[in-house]
Amino acid sequence: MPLPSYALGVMEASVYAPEVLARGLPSALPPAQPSEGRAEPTGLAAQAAPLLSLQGIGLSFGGVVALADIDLSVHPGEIRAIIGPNGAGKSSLINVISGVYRPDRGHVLLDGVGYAQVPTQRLAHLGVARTFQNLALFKGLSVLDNVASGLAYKVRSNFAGQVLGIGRSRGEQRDTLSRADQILQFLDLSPVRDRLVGTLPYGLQKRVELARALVAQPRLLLLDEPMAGMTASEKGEMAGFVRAARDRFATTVVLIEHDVGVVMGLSDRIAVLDYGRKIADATPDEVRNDQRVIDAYLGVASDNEDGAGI
Ligand SMILES: Nc1ncnc2c1ncn2[C@@H]1O[C@H](COP(=O)(O)OP(=O)(O)OP(=O)(O)O)[C@@H](O)[C@H]1O
Repeated sequence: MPLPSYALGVMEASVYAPEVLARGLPSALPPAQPSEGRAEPTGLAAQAAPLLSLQGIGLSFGGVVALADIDLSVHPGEIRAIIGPNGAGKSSLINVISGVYRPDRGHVLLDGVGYAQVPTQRLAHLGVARTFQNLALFKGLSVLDNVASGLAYKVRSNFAGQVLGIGRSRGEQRDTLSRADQILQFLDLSPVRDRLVGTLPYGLQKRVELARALVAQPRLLLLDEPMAGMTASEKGEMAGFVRAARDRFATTVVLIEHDVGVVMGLSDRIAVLDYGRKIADATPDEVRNDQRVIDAYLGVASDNEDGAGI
């Protein structure tokens, strides 16, 4: 199947750090890390200015306060989880960070530059990519086309050039396919490259969504429940891929996830929400022993998919 017109093009070079451009995409999948061997952020990363800053974020729906006075700083290369019981405000927060919701109060800053509600295209140019809680893939298209569509917002060629396949567009098309193929290899998806996404098992579809978000080598990757609905071994694999992506591309990752056990093994730091407020923001070990967190989760351990609790 030819690549659809929306998927043609190349990425805007300005989005990428020079070292990533120089390094290019990997040619082979690095070994997935065990989910427990957490890599602490380096002293340098921990001291660097945050890539993402939330300052005093507030958001209400009618009379319902979804988020209240949330501050958050996520440093370059960090894997940051946001957890909390049902209705705590996790989805609202990721929607604020990804520009879907405009907060009633407060500021969102990426590299010190503020933004509020932004269209997806602008978000991509800022270097932010996300996955969705409920898969948002083109089920009737191949894995390759779905992943290539992750570059759709980076196109340089105009529509006519894409349709006619002329001039720079052809080069762009080759470049798009090449980048998509490399990310497929990185995530061990090459064997299903030409399969229609709708025919794949759910766990693999989640991985295709990760590939589509990663193909643009975002500075900030937002993952909305990346392991939801997966088996325990699929979750472990996914955690390994997320960490490998961070290690290879220096991508900063913010994820929300219900499986607290997986989150503890994967994250450098964890922010805990409860009733729209941040009640903890610390390392996994500190969070595990935080009385407020334990209290917030008491009686809701069964909400975690593996029932693991904290
Ligand atoms: N679009 C909306 N309209 C009205 N209320 C909303 C909307 N979205 C979220 N809320 C409310 O805001 C609060 C926070 O919801 P949110 O979905 O952000 O929590 P969550 O932690 O992601 O929950 P879950 O784990 O169940 O997905 C809840 O009380 C919810 O009912």
